[in-house]
Amino acid sequence: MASLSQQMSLYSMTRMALTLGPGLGFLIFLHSGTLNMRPDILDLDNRVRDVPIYEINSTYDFVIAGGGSAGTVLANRLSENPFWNILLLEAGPDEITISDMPLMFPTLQLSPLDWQYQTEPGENYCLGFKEQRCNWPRGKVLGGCSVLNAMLYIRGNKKDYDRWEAVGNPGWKYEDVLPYFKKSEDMRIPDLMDDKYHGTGGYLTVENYRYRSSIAKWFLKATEELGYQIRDLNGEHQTGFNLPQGTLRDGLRCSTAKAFIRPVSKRKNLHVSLHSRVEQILINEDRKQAYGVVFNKFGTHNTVFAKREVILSAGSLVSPQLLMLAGIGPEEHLKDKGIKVLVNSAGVGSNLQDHAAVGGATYVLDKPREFENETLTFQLANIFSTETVNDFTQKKQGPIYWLPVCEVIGFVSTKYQNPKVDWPDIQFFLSSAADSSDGGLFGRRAEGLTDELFAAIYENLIDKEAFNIYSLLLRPKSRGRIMLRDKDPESKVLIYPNYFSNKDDLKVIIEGAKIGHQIAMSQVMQNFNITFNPNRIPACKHLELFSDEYWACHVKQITLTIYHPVGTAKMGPEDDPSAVVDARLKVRGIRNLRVVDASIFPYIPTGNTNAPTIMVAEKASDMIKEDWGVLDNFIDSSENPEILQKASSDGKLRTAPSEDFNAKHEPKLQKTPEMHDPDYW
Ligand SMILES: Cc1cc2nc3c(=O)[nH]c(=O)nc-3n(C[C@H](O)[C@H](O)[C@H](O)COP(=O)(O)OP(=O)(O)OC[C@H]3O[C@@H](n4cnc5c(N)ncnc54)[C@H](O)[C@@H]3O)c2cc1C
Repeated sequence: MASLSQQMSLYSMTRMALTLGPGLGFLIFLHSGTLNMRPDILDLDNRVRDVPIYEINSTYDFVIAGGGSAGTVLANRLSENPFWNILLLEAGPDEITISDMPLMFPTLQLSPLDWQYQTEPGENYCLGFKEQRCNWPRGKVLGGCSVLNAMLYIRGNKKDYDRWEAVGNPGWKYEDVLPYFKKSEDMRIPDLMDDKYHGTGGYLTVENYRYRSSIAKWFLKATEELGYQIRDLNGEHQTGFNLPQGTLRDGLRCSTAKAFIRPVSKRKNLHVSLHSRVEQILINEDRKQAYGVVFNKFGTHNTVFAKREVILSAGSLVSPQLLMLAGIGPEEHLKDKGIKVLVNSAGVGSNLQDHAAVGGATYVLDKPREFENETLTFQLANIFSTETVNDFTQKKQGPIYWLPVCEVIGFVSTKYQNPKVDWPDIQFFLSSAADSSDGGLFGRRAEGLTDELFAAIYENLIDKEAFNIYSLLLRPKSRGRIMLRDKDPESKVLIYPNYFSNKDDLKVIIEGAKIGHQIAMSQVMQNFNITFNPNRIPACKHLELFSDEYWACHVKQITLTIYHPVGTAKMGPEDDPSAVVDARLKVRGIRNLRVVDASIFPYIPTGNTNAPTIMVAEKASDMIKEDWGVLDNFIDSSENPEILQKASSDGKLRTAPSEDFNAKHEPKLQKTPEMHDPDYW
């Protein structure tokens, strides 16, 4: 006879299988409706053209590996110079229509647009997940994680960047990076358009989410009841709460592919090659100089040369992997994998930091009559409807523009952080959904929660209104590491996040969970007769509910990544042996090679990481122009045929137009080389 928990789990799986049919049906209906009725989403005139192999030149000025949040910005900014030609190599395809829709954000995980990484098991995290591994989604698509992310636009704290500079990175203090945040930005929230902390007219549009539940206003009232202020969290002060700002355009996702590549997709000096996975960085071992890459497109291995630089923008997991495969990394580890060491760079792959959160802090509503007709929480069965599809496709409104997972966002200081300093140590997502809200179809699957645990704590809440409070640790002291599995570039790296290996991290996040609980149980929220999920996590059942020990057990069981791995090729001064790149993002020990993406962060910022990554790429673009002596405001060559004409007689912009210009700006290694002879380079 099966135990009760086994029976529950079997029931839960059967129910999920039965719900999947209507769920998939809805997605197909939504997709086909969008194809027919929303040409603005298809945007066929501006989509990037995937350059076929036979049109790819053998040499470019810059070859960028990875077209994610950072790579797309670089491709845009570097190709502003009509005298340079740029190749952007992206392993994934272009964006799809579904990815434009905020509500669909969880459905992209474990899809073909996701690399589908998993962490190695550990003692302190993800214990309630399948094989005790946390799922780590990463975008495999033009725009990278900016296509999979929750679109939250948060820059971090002033002190984060002041600290970056203080540890030996000149030019990275807040005052220096603020102009680059503003440069990208096209702030469209009316009250903030003239604000000194915001920019308008940039490529990246920022808006509030177009649809929200009415619970958002109650959440805000609850935080005010606790004494927090409602304010712009990207402005003068960070502590407080607000409705989230999102990288959104007309209510839809504004990925970096949409923002930075589509407007310049016609530039002749920018080639974008999709489905192109970089496998190897080519390095002249004597000169210690990068000169190209090998990439795989549809099974063919292609070599392409970089006259000036190879730039790695493949994200925090693959940029360090490519470095290690090229012999740049910790000596012992490389030798162990049979890789010849070119530069013993101890920091490659280490210093891994991420934002971990308390998952599964679920509260159930017992809605009084007066709220009967209000949508307070997300419930898949109510939302996945014909009306929703029609609203979206015909009226450009409705729940498809919704991000239930973060109705309200906020930053607070626990007792471990001096609140006067305004450098919060906990972030909150106040969500109008719980894992039960979608019947386990998307959230549970994306997280990797075991069927047994899901059945035990959620199955009897499926038809109930419930919400989650996510408290996440902003500045972890724990450090993780990524390592090579083997020498094969197609192998995924091994990820050791080491969440909570430093006990202080656990203490802070426990305080965060307690503050989250206070918000949920505030007087204001009692309008809805809120109770904490009455079902207990089996592994924590023996502990006194809401004690420190309980929360510690809870967060170790349901540990959520907030998807912000950074720091695995950190920027730092010469006397720091763990610094992989210098403050100009040049790889130490190898010429003509930079890393420009979230790997270079020395410390994780106090907030989400997309905007900081875009800022890094904006700043890097200027540094690259400066280093090659061409920091000008170039005119977009696609709109200026005269410049194109002047720049190159064959229209390909391979060479600079005048001898003067050549003499001043061309790299040392230009002639007509036997390019396949590595000695030349
Ligand atoms: C599910 C999810 C939700 C998130 N939510 C938010 C949020 O709401 N707000 C926020 O600020 N941040 C969020 N983030 C984090 C943020 O999006 C990332 O920190 C940021 O996008 C990282 O940018 P990147 O350029 O370093 O890497 P990526 O954007 O990952 O770009 C790397 C690119 O390189 C490509 N690539 C990898 N290997 C190769 C190779 N060998 N050859 C060629 N190309 C390769 C990848 O396909 C990818 O396109 C989220 C992330 C995820 C995954």
